Amino acid sequence: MEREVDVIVLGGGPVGENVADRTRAGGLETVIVERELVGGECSYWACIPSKTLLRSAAALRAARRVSGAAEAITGSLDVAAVLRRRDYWVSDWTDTGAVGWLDSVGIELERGSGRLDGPRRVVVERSDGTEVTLVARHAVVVSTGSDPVVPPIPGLVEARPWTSRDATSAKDPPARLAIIGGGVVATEMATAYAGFGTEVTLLVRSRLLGGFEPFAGEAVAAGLRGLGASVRLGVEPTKVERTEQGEVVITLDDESSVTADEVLVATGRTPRTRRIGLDTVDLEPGAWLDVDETMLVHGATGDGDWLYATGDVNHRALLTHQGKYQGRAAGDVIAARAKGTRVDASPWGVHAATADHAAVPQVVFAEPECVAVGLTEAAARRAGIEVRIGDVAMESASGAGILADGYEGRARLVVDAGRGVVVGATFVGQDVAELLHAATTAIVGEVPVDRLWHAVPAFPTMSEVWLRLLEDLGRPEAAA
Ligand SMILES: Cc1cc2nc3c(=O)[nH]c(=O)nc-3n(C[C@H](O)[C@H](O)[C@H](O)COP(=O)(O)OP(=O)(O)OC[C@H]3O[C@@H](n4cnc5c(N)ncnc54)[C@H](O)[C@@H]3O)c2cc1C
Ligand SMILES: NC(=O)c1ccc[n+]([C@@H]2O[C@H](COP(=O)([O-])OP(=O)(O)OC[C@H]3O[C@@H](n4cnc5c(N)ncnc54)[C@H](O)[C@@H]3O)[C@@H](O)[C@H]2O)c1
Repeated sequence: MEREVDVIVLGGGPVGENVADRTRAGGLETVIVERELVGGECSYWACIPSKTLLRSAAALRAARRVSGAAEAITGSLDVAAVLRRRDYWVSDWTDTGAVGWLDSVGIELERGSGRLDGPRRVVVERSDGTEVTLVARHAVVVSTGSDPVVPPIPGLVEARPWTSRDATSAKDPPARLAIIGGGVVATEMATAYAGFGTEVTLLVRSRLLGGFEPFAGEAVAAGLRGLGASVRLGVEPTKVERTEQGEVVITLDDESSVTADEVLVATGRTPRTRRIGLDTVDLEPGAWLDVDETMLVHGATGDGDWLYATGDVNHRALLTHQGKYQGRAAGDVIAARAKGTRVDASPWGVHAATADHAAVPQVVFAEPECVAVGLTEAAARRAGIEVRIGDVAMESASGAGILADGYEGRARLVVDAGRGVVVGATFVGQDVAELLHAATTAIVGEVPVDRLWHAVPAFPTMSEVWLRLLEDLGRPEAAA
Protein backbone atom coordinates (compact mmCIF):
# COMPACT_ATOMS: atom_id res chain seq x y z
CA MET A 1 0.00 0.00 0.00
CA GLU A 2 1.25 3.48 -0.83
CA ARG A 3 -0.20 6.86 0.13
CA GLU A 4 0.76 10.52 -0.05
CA VAL A 5 0.82 12.88 2.92
CA ASP A 6 2.30 16.37 3.40
CA VAL A 7 4.82 15.63 6.14
CA ILE A 8 6.23 12.43 7.63
CA VAL A 9 7.92 12.62 11.04
CA LEU A 10 10.05 9.56 11.72
CA GLY A 11 10.12 9.13 15.50
CA GLY A 12 7.48 10.30 17.97
CA GLY A 13 9.71 11.38 20.84
CA PRO A 14 9.32 14.83 22.41
CA VAL A 15 11.04 16.40 19.43
CA GLY A 16 9.05 14.61 16.72
CA GLU A 17 5.85 15.56 18.56
CA ASN A 18 6.86 19.23 18.47
CA VAL A 19 7.75 19.16 14.77
CA ALA A 20 4.38 17.57 13.99
CA ASP A 21 2.55 20.07 16.19
CA ARG A 22 4.00 22.96 14.19
CA THR A 23 3.49 21.44 10.71
CA ARG A 24 -0.14 20.59 11.45
CA ALA A 25 -0.61 24.09 12.92
CA GLY A 26 0.72 25.29 9.55
CA GLY A 27 -2.11 23.39 7.83
CA LEU A 28 -0.07 20.39 6.66
CA GLU A 29 -1.35 16.81 6.90
CA THR A 30 1.21 15.19 9.21
CA VAL A 31 1.91 11.57 10.12
CA ILE A 32 4.19 10.49 12.97
CA VAL A 33 5.80 7.06 12.62
CA GLU A 34 6.64 5.59 16.03
CA ARG A 35 7.86 2.07 16.76
CA GLU A 36 7.69 2.12 20.56
CA LEU A 37 5.95 4.71 22.74
CA VAL A 38 4.82 8.18 21.70
CA GLY A 39 6.80 10.50 23.98
CA GLY A 40 10.09 8.73 23.31
CA GLU A 41 13.12 8.16 25.49
CA CYS A 42 12.57 11.35 27.47
CA SER A 43 9.11 10.46 28.75
CA TYR A 44 9.68 6.83 29.71
CA TRP A 45 13.41 6.09 30.14
CA ALA A 46 15.25 9.40 30.52
CA CYS A 47 14.24 12.89 31.73
CA ILE A 48 10.96 12.09 33.46
CA PRO A 49 11.81 8.86 35.32
CA SER A 50 15.29 10.11 36.26
CA LYS A 51 13.96 13.34 37.71
CA THR A 52 11.21 11.60 39.67
CA LEU A 53 13.76 9.09 41.03
CA LEU A 54 15.86 12.05 42.24
CA ARG A 55 13.20 14.36 43.61
CA SER A 56 12.09 12.66 46.87
CA ALA A 57 15.58 12.25 48.33
CA ALA A 58 16.41 15.84 47.31
CA ALA A 59 13.30 17.06 49.16
CA LEU A 60 14.33 15.07 52.22
CA ARG A 61 17.88 16.45 52.13
CA ALA A 62 16.48 19.96 51.76
CA ALA A 63 14.28 19.53 54.82
CA ARG A 64 17.21 18.12 56.81
CA ARG A 65 19.12 21.33 56.12
CA VAL A 66 16.52 23.55 57.76
CA SER A 67 16.60 23.62 61.51
CA GLY A 68 13.07 23.19 62.81
CA ALA A 69 12.04 21.09 59.81
CA ALA A 70 14.94 18.66 60.32
CA GLU A 71 13.70 17.77 63.80
CA ALA A 72 10.36 16.72 62.32
CA ILE A 73 11.97 14.00 60.18
CA THR A 74 11.59 10.74 62.00
CA GLY A 75 11.81 8.22 59.16
CA SER A 76 13.90 7.55 56.10
CA LEU A 77 13.26 7.61 52.36
CA ASP A 78 10.42 5.28 51.30
CA VAL A 79 12.07 3.80 48.20
CA ALA A 80 9.00 1.79 47.19
CA ALA A 81 6.93 4.98 47.22
CA VAL A 82 9.56 6.77 45.11
CA LEU A 83 9.38 3.97 42.54
CA ARG A 84 5.57 4.09 42.54
CA ARG A 85 5.73 7.86 41.93
CA ARG A 86 8.14 7.23 39.04
CA ASP A 87 5.75 4.61 37.62
CA TYR A 88 2.91 7.13 37.78
CA TRP A 89 4.95 9.76 35.92
CA VAL A 90 5.87 7.32 33.13
CA SER A 91 2.21 6.19 32.94
CA ASP A 92 3.40 2.63 33.65
CA TRP A 93 5.19 2.75 30.28
CA THR A 94 2.00 3.23 28.27
CA ASP A 95 1.39 6.10 25.85
CA THR A 96 -2.42 6.38 25.89
CA GLY A 97 -2.20 10.00 27.07
CA ALA A 98 0.32 11.01 24.40
CA VAL A 99 -1.67 9.27 21.66
CA GLY A 100 -4.81 11.01 22.91
CA TRP A 101 -3.04 14.35 22.47
CA LEU A 102 -2.05 13.46 18.88
CA ASP A 103 -5.70 12.60 18.16
CA SER A 104 -6.93 15.80 19.77
CA VAL A 105 -4.76 18.05 17.57
CA GLY A 106 -5.21 16.04 14.37
CA ILE A 107 -1.81 14.38 13.97
CA GLU A 108 -1.99 10.87 12.54
CA LEU A 109 0.03 8.05 14.14
CA GLU A 110 1.46 5.19 12.10
CA ARG A 111 2.65 2.64 14.67
CA GLY A 112 5.64 0.71 13.36
CA SER A 113 9.27 0.90 12.39
CA GLY A 114 10.05 3.33 9.57
CA ARG A 115 12.90 3.58 7.10
CA LEU A 116 13.66 5.78 4.12
CA ASP A 117 13.21 4.17 0.72
CA GLY A 118 14.60 6.87 -1.54
CA PRO A 119 13.78 10.60 -1.52
CA ARG A 120 10.49 11.52 0.22
CA ARG A 121 9.53 7.84 0.71
CA VAL A 122 9.21 6.07 4.08
CA VAL A 123 8.36 2.38 4.40
CA VAL A 124 6.66 1.50 7.68
CA GLU A 125 6.74 -2.07 8.98
CA ARG A 126 3.74 -2.26 11.24
CA SER A 127 3.73 -4.43 14.34
CA ASP A 128 1.14 -6.73 12.69
CA GLY A 129 3.65 -7.50 9.91
CA THR A 130 1.96 -5.43 7.20
CA GLU A 131 3.79 -2.62 5.40
CA VAL A 132 2.74 0.80 4.19
CA THR A 133 4.75 3.23 2.07
CA LEU A 134 4.24 6.90 2.86
CA VAL A 135 5.29 9.49 0.28
CA ALA A 136 5.85 13.05 1.50
CA ARG A 137 4.65 15.95 -0.64
CA HIS A 138 6.74 18.40 1.39
CA ALA A 139 9.08 16.91 3.98
CA VAL A 140 10.40 13.95 5.93
CA VAL A 141 11.76 14.79 9.38
CA VAL A 142 14.06 12.31 11.10
CA SER A 143 13.64 12.54 14.89
CA THR A 144 14.74 9.04 15.85
CA GLY A 145 16.86 10.05 18.84
CA SER A 146 19.92 8.29 20.22
CA ASP A 147 20.98 5.09 21.95
CA PRO A 148 23.54 4.62 24.73
CA VAL A 149 27.12 3.84 23.72
CA VAL A 150 28.58 0.66 25.19
CA PRO A 151 32.38 1.06 24.94
CA PRO A 152 34.49 -1.90 23.74
CA ILE A 153 35.78 -2.89 27.18
CA PRO A 154 36.60 -6.64 27.19
CA GLY A 155 33.75 -8.62 28.79
CA LEU A 156 31.43 -5.62 29.21
CA VAL A 157 28.70 -6.72 26.80
CA GLU A 158 28.80 -10.30 28.12
CA ALA A 159 28.39 -8.94 31.68
CA ARG A 160 24.92 -7.62 30.68
CA PRO A 161 25.49 -4.01 31.83
CA TRP A 162 22.71 -1.64 32.69
CA THR A 163 22.18 1.28 30.35
CA SER A 164 20.19 4.41 31.20
CA ARG A 165 16.98 2.50 30.40
CA ASP A 166 17.66 -0.07 33.12
CA ALA A 167 18.69 2.58 35.62
CA THR A 168 15.56 4.66 35.08
CA SER A 169 13.09 1.74 34.97
CA ALA A 170 14.52 -0.50 37.75
CA LYS A 171 11.94 -2.18 39.96
CA ASP A 172 14.35 -2.79 42.81
CA PRO A 173 17.60 -0.86 43.50
CA PRO A 174 20.64 -3.14 43.69
CA ALA A 175 22.68 -3.22 46.90
CA ARG A 176 25.83 -2.20 44.97
CA LEU A 177 25.98 -0.24 41.71
CA ALA A 178 29.14 0.58 39.77
CA ILE A 179 28.83 3.34 37.19
CA ILE A 180 31.22 3.82 34.27
CA GLY A 181 31.31 7.46 33.11
CA GLY A 182 31.39 10.89 34.68
CA GLY A 183 28.84 12.85 32.66
CA VAL A 184 25.27 13.82 33.28
CA VAL A 185 23.69 10.37 33.36
CA ALA A 186 26.44 9.05 35.64
CA THR A 187 26.22 11.88 38.19
CA GLU A 188 22.41 11.98 38.25
CA MET A 189 22.03 8.22 38.59
CA ALA A 190 24.79 8.10 41.23
CA THR A 191 22.83 10.75 43.17
CA ALA A 192 19.54 8.87 42.79
CA TYR A 193 20.85 5.44 43.77
CA ALA A 194 23.01 6.77 46.62
CA GLY A 195 19.78 8.37 47.85
CA PHE A 196 18.14 4.93 47.84
CA GLY A 197 20.91 3.55 50.04
CA THR A 198 22.69 1.70 47.23
CA GLU A 199 26.48 1.46 47.60
CA VAL A 200 27.53 3.47 44.53
CA THR A 201 31.00 3.47 42.94
CA LEU A 202 31.62 5.96 40.16
CA LEU A 203 34.44 5.08 37.76
CA VAL A 204 35.54 8.21 35.94
CA ARG A 205 38.40 8.41 33.46
CA SER A 206 38.98 12.15 33.84
CA ARG A 207 36.88 14.59 35.86
CA LEU A 208 33.16 14.82 36.57
CA LEU A 209 30.92 16.89 34.26
CA GLY A 210 33.66 17.64 31.74
CA GLY A 211 31.69 20.23 29.74
CA PHE A 212 31.01 22.40 32.80
CA GLU A 213 33.18 24.84 34.77
CA PRO A 214 35.65 22.71 36.79
CA PHE A 215 34.11 23.79 40.12
CA ALA A 216 30.84 22.08 39.15
CA GLY A 217 32.39 18.62 38.89
CA GLU A 218 34.41 19.21 42.05
CA ALA A 219 31.26 20.13 43.97
CA VAL A 220 29.42 17.03 42.71
CA ALA A 221 32.36 14.77 43.62
CA ALA A 222 32.20 16.18 47.15
CA GLY A 223 28.40 15.99 47.21
CA LEU A 224 28.33 12.36 46.10
CA ARG A 225 31.00 11.42 48.64
CA GLY A 226 28.82 13.14 51.23
CA LEU A 227 26.02 10.75 50.24
CA GLY A 228 28.36 7.82 50.83
CA ALA A 229 29.29 7.13 47.20
CA SER A 230 32.83 6.26 46.18
CA VAL A 231 34.08 8.56 43.39
CA ARG A 232 37.16 7.19 41.64
CA LEU A 233 38.67 9.79 39.31
CA GLY A 234 41.32 9.05 36.65
CA VAL A 235 40.56 5.35 36.30
CA GLU A 236 39.59 3.29 33.26
CA PRO A 237 38.04 -0.17 33.27
CA THR A 238 40.16 -2.72 31.40
CA LYS A 239 37.99 -5.83 31.92
CA VAL A 240 34.51 -6.67 33.16
CA GLU A 241 33.25 -10.06 34.26
CA ARG A 242 29.90 -11.37 35.52
CA THR A 243 30.71 -14.18 37.99
CA GLU A 244 28.70 -17.38 38.45
CA GLN A 245 27.31 -15.84 41.64
CA GLY A 246 25.91 -12.99 39.53
CA GLU A 247 28.29 -10.29 40.76
CA VAL A 248 30.06 -7.96 38.36
CA VAL A 249 33.81 -7.55 38.79
CA ILE A 250 35.38 -4.54 37.05
CA THR A 251 39.15 -4.50 36.74
CA LEU A 252 40.71 -1.04 36.45
CA ASP A 253 43.88 0.20 34.78
CA ASP A 254 45.53 0.75 38.18
CA GLU A 255 45.16 -3.04 38.76
CA SER A 256 42.48 -2.57 41.44
CA SER A 257 38.97 -3.96 41.01
CA VAL A 258 35.43 -3.09 42.00
CA THR A 259 32.71 -5.66 42.72
CA ALA A 260 29.06 -4.73 42.35
CA ASP A 261 25.65 -6.27 41.71
CA GLU A 262 25.09 -4.20 38.56
CA VAL A 263 27.21 -1.97 36.36
CA LEU A 264 25.66 1.03 34.63
CA VAL A 265 27.31 2.24 31.43
CA ALA A 266 26.86 6.01 31.08
CA THR A 267 29.42 6.91 28.43
CA GLY A 268 27.49 8.99 25.93
CA ARG A 269 25.12 8.38 23.01
CA THR A 270 25.13 7.12 19.43
CA PRO A 271 22.56 8.19 16.79
CA ARG A 272 19.63 5.92 15.92
CA THR A 273 20.34 6.07 12.20
CA ARG A 274 21.72 2.61 11.48
CA ARG A 275 18.60 1.00 10.07
CA ILE A 276 16.57 3.89 8.74
CA GLY A 277 17.51 3.63 5.06
CA LEU A 278 19.97 6.54 4.92
CA ASP A 279 21.91 4.70 2.23
CA THR A 280 18.88 5.05 -0.09
CA VAL A 281 19.41 8.84 -0.13
CA ASP A 282 23.22 8.75 -0.27
CA LEU A 283 23.79 9.35 3.45
CA GLU A 284 25.85 7.21 5.79
CA PRO A 285 23.94 4.76 8.01
CA GLY A 286 24.89 5.10 11.67
CA ALA A 287 26.12 8.71 11.35
CA TRP A 288 24.80 11.82 13.11
CA LEU A 289 22.76 13.87 10.63
CA ASP A 290 24.44 17.14 9.73
CA VAL A 291 21.92 19.97 9.37
CA ASP A 292 21.76 23.68 8.53
CA GLU A 293 20.16 26.31 10.76
CA THR A 294 16.65 25.29 9.64
CA MET A 295 17.40 21.61 10.36
CA LEU A 296 17.64 20.72 6.65
CA VAL A 297 19.99 17.73 6.23
CA HIS A 298 23.09 18.41 4.11
CA GLY A 299 23.76 16.10 1.18
CA ALA A 300 20.58 14.02 0.80
CA THR A 301 19.63 13.09 -2.78
CA GLY A 302 16.25 14.10 -4.21
CA ASP A 303 14.67 17.28 -5.54
CA GLY A 304 14.03 20.27 -3.32
CA ASP A 305 14.33 20.82 0.41
CA TRP A 306 12.73 17.66 1.77
CA LEU A 307 14.86 15.94 4.46
CA TYR A 308 15.18 17.45 7.94
CA ALA A 309 16.65 16.11 11.19
CA THR A 310 15.74 17.38 14.66
CA GLY A 311 16.65 16.42 18.22
CA ASP A 312 19.40 14.11 19.43
CA VAL A 313 19.91 12.67 15.94
CA ASN A 314 21.53 15.89 14.63
CA HIS A 315 23.97 16.04 17.57
CA ARG A 316 23.61 19.81 18.08
CA ALA A 317 22.50 19.58 21.72
CA LEU A 318 21.29 16.29 23.21
CA LEU A 319 18.60 17.83 25.38
CA THR A 320 14.82 17.64 25.17
CA HIS A 321 14.17 21.38 25.43
CA GLN A 322 16.75 22.18 22.76
CA GLY A 323 15.41 19.48 20.42
CA LYS A 324 11.88 20.82 20.88
CA TYR A 325 13.16 24.31 20.03
CA GLN A 326 14.67 22.88 16.84
CA GLY A 327 11.35 21.13 16.22
CA ARG A 328 9.43 24.39 16.40
CA ALA A 329 11.85 26.04 13.94
CA ALA A 330 11.80 23.07 11.55
CA GLY A 331 8.02 22.61 11.68
CA ASP A 332 7.43 26.28 10.92
CA VAL A 333 10.01 26.44 8.13
CA ILE A 334 8.51 23.34 6.48
CA ALA A 335 5.10 25.03 6.53
CA ALA A 336 6.58 28.29 5.19
CA ARG A 337 8.41 26.53 2.36
CA ALA A 338 5.27 24.53 1.51
CA LYS A 339 3.17 27.70 1.29
CA GLY A 340 5.90 29.76 -0.35
CA THR A 341 5.82 32.35 2.43
CA ARG A 342 8.93 34.16 3.68
CA VAL A 343 11.62 32.12 5.41
CA ASP A 344 13.73 33.91 8.02
CA ALA A 345 16.81 31.80 8.64
CA SER A 346 19.02 34.71 9.64
CA PRO A 347 20.61 34.56 13.13
CA TRP A 348 17.79 34.70 15.74
CA GLY A 349 15.23 34.57 12.90
CA VAL A 350 12.03 32.61 13.59
CA HIS A 351 13.17 29.69 11.42
CA ALA A 352 16.76 29.42 12.70
CA ALA A 353 17.86 27.45 15.77
CA THR A 354 20.49 30.04 16.67
CA ALA A 355 20.38 29.34 20.41
CA ASP A 356 21.95 25.91 19.74
CA HIS A 357 25.25 27.79 19.33
CA ALA A 358 24.88 30.65 21.79
CA ALA A 359 22.71 29.67 24.70
CA VAL A 360 22.02 26.02 25.52
CA PRO A 361 20.76 25.79 29.10
CA GLN A 362 21.30 22.58 31.05
CA VAL A 363 20.33 21.53 34.55
CA VAL A 364 22.13 18.58 36.13
CA PHE A 365 19.96 17.33 38.97
CA ALA A 366 22.88 15.90 40.94
CA GLU A 367 23.98 16.55 44.52
CA PRO A 368 24.41 19.51 44.38
CA GLU A 369 22.54 20.85 41.35
CA CYS A 370 24.76 22.25 38.59
CA VAL A 371 23.25 24.50 35.97
CA ALA A 372 24.88 26.30 33.08
CA VAL A 373 24.13 28.16 29.89
CA GLY A 374 26.39 29.50 27.16
CA LEU A 375 30.18 29.37 27.39
CA THR A 376 32.43 28.33 30.24
CA GLU A 377 35.42 30.58 30.91
CA ALA A 378 37.72 28.11 29.12
CA ALA A 379 35.42 27.79 26.09
CA ALA A 380 35.10 31.58 25.81
CA ARG A 381 38.89 31.98 25.89
CA ARG A 382 39.25 29.22 23.27
CA ALA A 383 36.79 31.17 21.09
CA GLY A 384 39.14 34.17 21.28
CA ILE A 385 36.82 36.25 23.47
CA GLU A 386 38.37 38.80 25.82
CA VAL A 387 36.81 37.54 29.02
CA ARG A 388 35.81 39.14 32.32
CA ILE A 389 34.71 36.83 35.10
CA GLY A 390 32.29 37.40 37.96
CA ASP A 391 32.80 34.74 40.62
CA VAL A 392 31.01 34.56 43.96
CA ALA A 393 29.83 32.11 46.59
CA MET A 394 26.11 31.39 46.33
CA GLU A 395 25.82 31.99 50.08
CA SER A 396 26.74 35.64 49.47
CA ALA A 397 23.00 36.00 48.73
CA SER A 398 20.99 36.03 51.97
CA GLY A 399 18.30 33.98 50.28
CA ALA A 400 20.66 31.02 50.07
CA GLY A 401 21.34 30.98 53.80
CA ILE A 402 17.62 31.22 54.53
CA LEU A 403 16.90 28.38 52.11
CA ALA A 404 19.28 26.00 53.87
CA ASP A 405 21.47 26.15 56.99
CA GLY A 406 25.14 26.10 56.01
CA TYR A 407 24.34 26.62 52.31
CA GLU A 408 27.38 26.23 50.05
CA GLY A 409 27.55 26.91 46.34
CA ARG A 410 29.19 28.95 43.67
CA ALA A 411 28.18 31.17 40.76
CA ARG A 412 30.11 32.46 37.76
CA LEU A 413 29.30 34.89 34.99
CA VAL A 414 31.44 34.93 31.85
CA VAL A 415 31.32 38.34 30.19
CA ASP A 416 32.51 39.27 26.72
CA ALA A 417 34.48 42.38 27.67
CA GLY A 418 34.44 43.73 24.13
CA ARG A 419 30.66 43.59 23.70
CA GLY A 420 29.86 44.13 27.38
CA VAL A 421 27.38 41.23 27.47
CA VAL A 422 27.07 37.93 29.33
CA VAL A 423 28.09 34.91 27.24
CA GLY A 424 28.02 32.23 29.93
CA ALA A 425 26.72 31.50 33.42
CA THR A 426 27.07 28.65 35.89
CA PHE A 427 25.37 28.17 39.24
CA VAL A 428 26.12 25.28 41.61
CA GLY A 429 24.23 24.56 44.82
CA GLN A 430 20.91 23.42 46.22
CA ASP A 431 17.87 24.52 44.19
CA VAL A 432 19.75 26.68 41.68
CA ALA A 433 17.82 25.32 38.67
CA GLU A 434 15.32 28.17 38.58
CA LEU A 435 18.14 30.76 38.49
CA LEU A 436 19.17 29.59 35.05
CA HIS A 437 16.49 31.11 32.88
CA ALA A 438 17.43 34.67 33.85
CA ALA A 439 20.94 33.94 32.55
CA THR A 440 19.55 32.42 29.34
CA THR A 441 17.42 35.53 28.81
CA ALA A 442 20.41 37.83 29.42
CA ILE A 443 22.53 35.94 26.88
CA VAL A 444 19.87 35.60 24.19
CA GLY A 445 18.76 39.21 24.67
CA GLU A 446 22.41 40.39 24.66
CA VAL A 447 21.49 42.60 27.60
CA PRO A 448 24.39 44.99 28.35
CA VAL A 449 25.95 44.12 31.71
CA ASP A 450 25.62 47.77 32.75
CA ARG A 451 21.86 47.55 32.20
CA LEU A 452 21.66 44.43 34.38
CA TRP A 453 22.33 46.73 37.37
CA HIS A 454 18.76 47.94 36.84
CA ALA A 455 17.35 44.38 37.00
CA VAL A 456 16.92 44.40 40.76
CA PRO A 457 16.62 40.97 42.38
CA ALA A 458 14.12 40.75 45.24
CA PHE A 459 15.38 40.52 48.82
CA PRO A 460 16.00 37.96 50.30
CA THR A 461 15.97 35.55 47.34
CA MET A 462 18.73 33.46 45.86
CA SER A 463 18.50 35.67 42.77
CA GLU A 464 20.44 38.31 44.70
CA VAL A 465 23.47 36.31 43.65
CA TRP A 466 23.09 38.27 40.39
CA LEU A 467 23.79 41.48 42.31
CA ARG A 468 26.82 39.90 43.99
CA LEU A 469 28.10 38.79 40.57
CA LEU A 470 27.70 42.32 39.18
CA GLU A 471 29.50 43.75 42.22
CA ASP A 472 32.33 41.30 41.58
CA LEU A 473 32.53 42.50 37.96
CA GLY A 474 32.56 46.14 39.13
CA ARG A 475 30.02 48.98 39.17
CA PRO A 476 29.93 50.95 35.92
CA GLU A 477 31.01 54.59 35.80
CA ALA A 478 28.68 57.36 34.64
CA ALA A 479 28.62 57.88 30.88
CA ALA A 480 30.66 60.91 29.78
C1 LIG B 1 18.92 9.11 31.66
C2 LIG B 1 18.69 10.34 30.83
C3 LIG B 1 18.16 11.48 31.42
C4 LIG B 1 17.96 12.62 30.66
N1 LIG B 1 17.47 13.73 31.29
C5 LIG B 1 17.26 14.85 30.57
C6 LIG B 1 16.74 16.02 31.20
O1 LIG B 1 16.49 16.05 32.40
N2 LIG B 1 16.52 17.11 30.44
C7 LIG B 1 16.80 17.12 29.10
O2 LIG B 1 16.58 18.14 28.45
N3 LIG B 1 17.29 16.03 28.47
C8 LIG B 1 17.53 14.89 29.18
N4 LIG B 1 18.00 13.78 28.55
C9 LIG B 1 18.17 13.81 27.09
C10 LIG B 1 16.81 13.57 26.40
O3 LIG B 1 16.27 12.34 26.83
C11 LIG B 1 16.97 13.55 24.89
O4 LIG B 1 17.67 14.71 24.47
C12 LIG B 1 15.60 13.51 24.22
O5 LIG B 1 14.91 12.34 24.56
C13 LIG B 1 15.76 13.60 22.70
O6 LIG B 1 14.49 13.57 22.10
P1 LIG B 1 14.28 12.98 20.64
O7 LIG B 1 12.83 13.15 20.33
O8 LIG B 1 15.30 13.55 19.74
O9 LIG B 1 14.63 11.43 20.78
P2 LIG B 1 13.90 10.28 21.62
O10 LIG B 1 13.33 10.79 22.86
O11 LIG B 1 14.92 9.20 21.71
O12 LIG B 1 12.71 9.82 20.70
C14 LIG B 1 12.94 9.21 19.47
C15 LIG B 1 11.76 8.34 19.11
O13 LIG B 1 11.96 7.81 17.82
C16 LIG B 1 11.50 6.47 17.79
N5 LIG B 1 12.17 5.77 16.70
C17 LIG B 1 13.50 5.56 16.52
N6 LIG B 1 13.74 4.92 15.36
C18 LIG B 1 12.53 4.72 14.78
C19 LIG B 1 12.12 4.12 13.57
N7 LIG B 1 12.99 3.59 12.71
N8 LIG B 1 10.81 4.08 13.29
C20 LIG B 1 9.90 4.61 14.15
N9 LIG B 1 10.23 5.20 15.30
C21 LIG B 1 11.53 5.26 15.62
C22 LIG B 1 11.88 5.94 19.16
O14 LIG B 1 11.10 4.80 19.49
C23 LIG B 1 11.58 7.14 20.04
O15 LIG B 1 10.27 7.12 20.53
C24 LIG B 1 18.25 12.62 29.28
C25 LIG B 1 18.78 11.47 28.67
C26 LIG B 1 19.00 10.34 29.43
C27 LIG B 1 19.56 9.11 28.77
N1 LIG C 1 19.68 16.71 33.17
C1 LIG C 1 19.99 16.64 31.89
O1 LIG C 1 19.92 17.62 31.15
C2 LIG C 1 20.45 15.34 31.31
C3 LIG C 1 20.46 14.19 32.09
C4 LIG C 1 20.96 13.03 31.54
C5 LIG C 1 21.39 13.01 30.23
N2 LIG C 1 21.35 14.13 29.49
C6 LIG C 1 21.87 14.13 28.13
O2 LIG C 1 22.06 12.83 27.66
C7 LIG C 1 23.30 12.73 26.99
C8 LIG C 1 24.01 11.48 27.40
O3 LIG C 1 24.50 11.57 28.74
P1 LIG C 1 25.79 10.77 29.17
O4 LIG C 1 26.04 11.05 30.60
O5 LIG C 1 25.69 9.36 28.70
O6 LIG C 1 26.93 11.42 28.25
P2 LIG C 1 28.00 12.55 28.57
O7 LIG C 1 28.59 12.90 27.27
O8 LIG C 1 27.42 13.61 29.44
O9 LIG C 1 29.10 11.83 29.48
C9 LIG C 1 29.82 10.71 29.02
C10 LIG C 1 30.86 10.35 30.07
O10 LIG C 1 31.42 9.09 29.76
C11 LIG C 1 32.83 9.18 29.74
N3 LIG C 1 33.30 8.18 28.78
C12 LIG C 1 33.08 8.18 27.44
N4 LIG C 1 33.63 7.08 26.89
C13 LIG C 1 34.18 6.38 27.91
C14 LIG C 1 34.89 5.15 27.98
N5 LIG C 1 35.15 4.44 26.88
N6 LIG C 1 35.32 4.72 29.18
C15 LIG C 1 35.08 5.45 30.29
N7 LIG C 1 34.40 6.62 30.29
C16 LIG C 1 33.97 7.07 29.11
C17 LIG C 1 33.13 10.62 29.37
O11 LIG C 1 34.42 10.98 29.79
C18 LIG C 1 32.02 11.34 30.15
O12 LIG C 1 32.36 11.52 31.49
C19 LIG C 1 24.09 13.98 27.30
O13 LIG C 1 24.39 14.65 26.11
C20 LIG C 1 23.23 14.79 28.19
O14 LIG C 1 23.15 16.13 27.77
C21 LIG C 1 20.89 15.29 30.01
